[in-house]
Amino acid sequence: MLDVSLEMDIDTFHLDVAFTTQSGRTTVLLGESGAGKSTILRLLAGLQMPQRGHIILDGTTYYDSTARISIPPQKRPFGYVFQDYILFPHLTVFENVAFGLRAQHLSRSVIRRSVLEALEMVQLSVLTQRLPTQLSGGQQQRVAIARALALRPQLLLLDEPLAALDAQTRREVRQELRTILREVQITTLLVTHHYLDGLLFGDQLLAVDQGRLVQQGDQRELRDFPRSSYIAELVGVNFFRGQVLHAENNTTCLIRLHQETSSSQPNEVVAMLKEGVTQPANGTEIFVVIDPRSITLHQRQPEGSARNIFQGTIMHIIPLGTSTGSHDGKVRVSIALSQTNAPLTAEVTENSVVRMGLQEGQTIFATFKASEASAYL
Ligand SMILES: Nc1ncnc2c1ncn2[C@@H]1O[C@H](COP(=O)(O)OP(=O)(O)OP(=O)(O)O)[C@@H](O)[C@H]1O
Repeated sequence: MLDVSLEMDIDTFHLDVAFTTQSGRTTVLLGESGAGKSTILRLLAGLQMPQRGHIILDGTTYYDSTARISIPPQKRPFGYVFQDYILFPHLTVFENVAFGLRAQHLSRSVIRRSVLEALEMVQLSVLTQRLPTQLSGGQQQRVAIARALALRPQLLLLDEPLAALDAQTRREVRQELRTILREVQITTLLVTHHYLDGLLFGDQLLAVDQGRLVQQGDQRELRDFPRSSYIAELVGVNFFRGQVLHAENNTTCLIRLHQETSSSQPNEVVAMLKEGVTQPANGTEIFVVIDPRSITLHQRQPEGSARNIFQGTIMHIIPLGTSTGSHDGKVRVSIALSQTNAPLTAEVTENSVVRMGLQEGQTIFATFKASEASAYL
């Protein structure tokens, strides 16, 4: 098991995370730029020092501020792959992969075997004598992965390993890396801000936001119960935080949404509690998600029984297209709500956009049923 607790301040950035991961599994750190993902990897690798915390892998302590233990980076059996692969330009593929092994003073035959095995894994054993400049980006990244694997690390730290690759190469290397990670079963932490990579690689996902861990769980937990606007955006649902005003019945409650700006307009939503969520007390902090497909748009204030009516301004209209190229495609309409200044996205048909003559900058009303707004703690 990897058991991590890290606390650190650099300038105005405060990092405070604690988590455990299972041995032999891949855990994905998801978060937007500046959330602190790379810092967590650098602290684990020993390239930066936390102020407090501990790093324990399979019973061995590599760092413990209380016990004053700090194993230097070169003595930690951890492999590290950066997003921009950083190979030694004057060394061949073989020598790049052999570099860390040579520092361990192993015999030539052991080094040769380990290097060829690692290059075999990334399907590069035919290019051993090339220089990095004679390789494509994908091949260079494979060499970087082989270099980390050759050391037979007990922990693999992958910092956006696919980020510098073009879409096609990214798909190829992604597939290879998945196969390798499944085969080698090394405890791995992989940093990404691509949700798809998170889903494909992560047995467990950790959502990092402003130096804190905001959510931890499997794909289903993140999909069904997003707890930050970043994760909600990745999952593709509208997300609000609020406070329970009162319960309407066992399954429905009235919620006051938190406002980003002062507004005299009502900002309440009637939502249904997610299955398994018991009726919370008044004043409880609560999350609400709404599927963009369940939002209806109106040019004028709708009359009738709709409980959730929001007014806003259309910011963007984005056609999603269809595989058939017909005019029944879907369109995403992104709205800045007057009530909360938060964004709300509706997914409607291309036909309805044309019929209502929707345009960016236009005032619009959005409605959704209480049963389409799901609330959870
Ligand atoms: N050496 C440093 N000195 C001062 N601030 C730093 C230093 N290193 C990182 N930071 C700050 O720490 C925060 C987290 O940075 P980090 O690189 O860990 O984020 P990240 O989640 O990996 O982002 P990205 O996806 O853009 O790589 C940022 O606000 C960054 O500016």
